[in-house]
Formats: sequence, structure tokens, C-alpha cells
Amino acid sequence: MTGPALILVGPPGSGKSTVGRMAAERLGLEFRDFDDDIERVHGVPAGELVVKLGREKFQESEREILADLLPQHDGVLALGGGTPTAPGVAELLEPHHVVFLDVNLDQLLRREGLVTLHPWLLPNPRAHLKELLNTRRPVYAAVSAATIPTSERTPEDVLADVLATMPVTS
Ligand SMILES: Nc1ncnc2c1ncn2[C@@H]1O[C@H](COP(=O)(O)OP(=O)(O)OP(=O)(O)O)[C@@H](O)[C@H]1O
Ligand SMILES: O=C(O)C1=C[C@@H](O)[C@@H](O)[C@H](O)C1
Ligand SMILES: [Mg+2]
Repeated sequence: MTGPALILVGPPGSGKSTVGRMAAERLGLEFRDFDDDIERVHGVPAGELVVKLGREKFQESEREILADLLPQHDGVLALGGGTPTAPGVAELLEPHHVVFLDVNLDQLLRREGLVTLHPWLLPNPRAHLKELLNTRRPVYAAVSAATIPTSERTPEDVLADVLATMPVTS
């Protein structure tokens, strides 16, 4: 096994889980959500774990769990929103086909459930997300073969663009 056929990265709420699940179905592959793997290992949802452990320890754990997972999963993988920024993760992603789902701040604030899932965004989710988008966009882009805009687009349109980036296999 050579690892995931497709890895999706992007800010929380960019559509990684939604589009990742659709892509897996279309490709006839298994879908895995990295936040579920984190929760399985720690017994706490990823968003809460950030608050419990602090960002540094959380990221160390993300890198370890990802290093174990990559050789075991050959389907579609939606990473955690912050996973590509964890030290050592860019190197782990290097051999794989990674796609960045981009989204703008206004769209993000309109998407559901963001703060419930990510309590570390409090007390000012707008300011936090604005800063997060500015600092992380170059990191997401650097680990990715393609950047797909998702703002004001349907998941189906995003899916079509994602599938068009897939390397042709013979
Ligand atoms: N292209 C889209 N247009 C509008 N809403 C979308 C789009 N893609 C996803 N959504 C909605 O945005 C919300 C967040 O999507 P999703 O959970 O797939 O994002 P995510 O990147 O996996 O986020 P997280 O990092 O929180 O796991 C969901 O309510 C989903 O239905
Ligand atoms: O963007 C982030 O920093 C995070 C996103 C989520 O997917 C979770 O991994 C966690 O809430 C951290
Ligand atoms: Mg998700």
C-alpha cells in the first residue's frame, strides 16, 4: 500500500469532510476523517483536545497519529484543519496527492457548527479565523498540488474540480 489516493487540507469549515466523503464514494474508496482518528486515540473530540492539551502537545500527537495512519489507508483522507501546520507534517505529506480547499472569511462564518466544533476559536471567532486564514493559506498551498476555491460554490462543483486534479493511473 502506498498511502491515501487523495488528502484534503484547508481551514475548519472549508468542506474537507463533506467533499472528502463524496470523493471517496465516487472513486470507490474508503473515507477517513483524521479528526475521528484523533478522537479514537484520545477519547476526546479533536476540538476539545486542543483546549485540553494546548496547541503544541496537540500538534505533536497529530504528527504521530498521521505517521502511523498514512501507510495504512489507501482511500481518501480529510485532515484536521490545523494538521498541515504541525511540525514535521509537511514532510509526511510530501509523497502524497494533497488538495487545498480554500474558503473566504465571510463564507466560513456562514457555515454551520464552526464554533461548537472548534471551541478554541472563542472568544472572538471572526478575528481568530481571519488571522488563521492569513497565516495558514501559504502553508496549505505549499503542501498541495492544487488549490480549489469553495466559496459560493456547491460541494458538487468543488468535487468535480478535486477529481480533475487526480493523477491518471494506468
Ligand atoms: N461548498 C460548500 N458550500 C456551502 N457549504 C458547505 C460547502 N462545503 C461544506 N459546506 C458546509 O460547511 C460546513 C462545514 O463543512 P465540513 O464539515 O465538510 O468542513 P471541514 O473542512 O471538514 O471542517 P472541520 O475542519 O470543522 O472538520 C458543513 O455544514 C457543510 O455542510
Ligand atoms: O483548524 C484547527 O486548528 C483544527 C481543526 C479541526 O479539524 C481539529 O483538528 C481541531 O479542532 C483543530
Ligand atoms: Mg471535517
